[in-house]
Amino acid sequence: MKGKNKNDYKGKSEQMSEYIKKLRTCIRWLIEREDGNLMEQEKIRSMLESEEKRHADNEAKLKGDIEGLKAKIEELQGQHESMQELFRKEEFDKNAAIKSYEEEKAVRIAAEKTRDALSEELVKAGQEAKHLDDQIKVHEATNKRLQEYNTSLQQYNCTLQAEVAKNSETISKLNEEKNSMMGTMTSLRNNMTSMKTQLDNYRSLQHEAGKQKEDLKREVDSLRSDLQLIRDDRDTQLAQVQSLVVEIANLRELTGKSATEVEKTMTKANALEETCSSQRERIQALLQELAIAKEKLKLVQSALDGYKVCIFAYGQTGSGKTYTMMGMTDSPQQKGLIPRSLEQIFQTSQSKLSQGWKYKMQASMLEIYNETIRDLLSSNRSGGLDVKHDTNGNTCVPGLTVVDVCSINEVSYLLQQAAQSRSVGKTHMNEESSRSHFVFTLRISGVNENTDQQVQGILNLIDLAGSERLSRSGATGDRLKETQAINKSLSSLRDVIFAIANRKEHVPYRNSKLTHLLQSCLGGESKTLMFVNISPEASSSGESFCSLQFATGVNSCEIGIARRQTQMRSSDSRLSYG
Ligand SMILES: Nc1ncnc2c1ncn2[C@@H]1O[C@H](COP(=O)(O)OP(=O)(O)OP(=O)(O)O)[C@@H](O)[C@H]1O
Repeated sequence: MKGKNKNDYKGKSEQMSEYIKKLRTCIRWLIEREDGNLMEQEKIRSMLESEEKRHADNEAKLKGDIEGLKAKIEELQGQHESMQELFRKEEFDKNAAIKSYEEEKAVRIAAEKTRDALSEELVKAGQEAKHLDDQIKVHEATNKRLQEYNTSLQQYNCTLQAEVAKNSETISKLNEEKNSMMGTMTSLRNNMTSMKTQLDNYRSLQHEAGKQKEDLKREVDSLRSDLQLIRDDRDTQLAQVQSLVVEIANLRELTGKSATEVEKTMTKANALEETCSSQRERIQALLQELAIAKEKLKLVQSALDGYKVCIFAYGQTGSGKTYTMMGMTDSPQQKGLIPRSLEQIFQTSQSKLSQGWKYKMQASMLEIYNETIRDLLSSNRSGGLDVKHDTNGNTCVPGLTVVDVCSINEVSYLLQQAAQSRSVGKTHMNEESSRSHFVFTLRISGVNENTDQQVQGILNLIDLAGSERLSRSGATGDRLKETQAINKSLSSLRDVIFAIANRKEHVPYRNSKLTHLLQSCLGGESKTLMFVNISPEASSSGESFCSLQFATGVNSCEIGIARRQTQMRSSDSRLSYG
């Protein structure tokens, strides 16, 4: 307790009274509180008693309930066991049911899938059906419109047909007029083209003919001047002879002259006479040469007129047969007979266009080597070819390459090709000796558009292999075999020509491939010309003599009268080849 100071009792007493008052209040509250608690305790005790009583009642009741429950549990246990038995059964049934359910489920799932697919298809089919329905509707609409359009078109068509009927008459009239005008135009065009071609041909021919004429003129002039010189010479000599004859007569009259002088003069006169006669012979020979030169010009040309023409060069090896027939390919001045003949044939065929003649030419080239016919225009030259003759006397070599030719350039190219393929070899007599007979054939088919006349000519130009004596040729091995084959075929040619000349019943054409091939050209209906080449060397005089003997025999031969292969063109026939 606190006071204002240590001796403040009064304050301390007041504080103490205050505390006592408060304690008394607390004690009263505590007494009151204890009374309440006692009452509460009493109340709880009575409640407890009543509760105990209720509890005992409940316990008794529960005991009864427990007994009842025990009985019930037993009953339930019995039920439980039977239920368990039932449950097991049910479990078994359930498992079986589950299994069948699983199976059914799988089936159902599959069925559902099928159903789903079918449903999808159904949906699609439905959509398609719908689409088709739409299309059908569209088509129906289109069809309807088309039907309407068709009806209108039919109407329009009727109108048009009526108009067409009207117009067709007009058109046919116009067509007729047009056709006649086209015909006129075509013929005018053709005329113009052919006239232009003719003009060009005429120009070139005129130019060529001018040149040829100049050449021939020069040749004829030189021959004439030679002739004149020889004639003048002859006249002078004759005058001399005559004056000598007069002189001799005078001398004979004058006996004062000696006999020796007369003899001298006579010898002089005889020599002059001999010179005269040899010059006469020379004149004759020159005249013959001129005639032959003119004849040669015609011969080749005959093929265009439908004759079978055969020209060949015969002579010992190295004497110039190939040079005569082919010439030097690299020198235009030294062209051979074959290129020159063909140039002339093409030129003449062009010039005959104006007379209505149209020609078709086909060339073939072959060689006969060791009695085997080889195609010189084919790359495949293995195996020999055969000769065939038909009933009309036409010759053909099946399988031989035949080329249509229209110009000299085309033929020159083929000749070069053939020359490269030809069999050549080196002999003692010639560096590049032809070891085969070369046969160039030109088939000429002509038709005259104006007269319908048709001609078929053949020109055979042949470079024979060289004749030679085995002893001179120095041939051995393959060369020897070649030489024997060449000599055999040349002797067959001689036999055939002499058999024809002597009108023998049998002509041995089949003794060699050469004569068999040339059968129709060596026979009576063809024109045949032979060149004989001889070597100027004195050492070759023996061969030259044989060649000239053969030439003399051939020259005296008359194999027959040449016949022209001509006929009228039938309306539907085409050209045939000889
Ligand atoms: N008149 C000529 N002028 C110039 N050269 C010529 C003449 N004649 C022939 N020759 C030449 O002589 C050679 C032999 O001629 P070519 O080959 O024509 O004889 P060939 O008779 O055909 O011989 P083979 O029968 O052996 O084939 C060649 O080189 C040829 O150019």
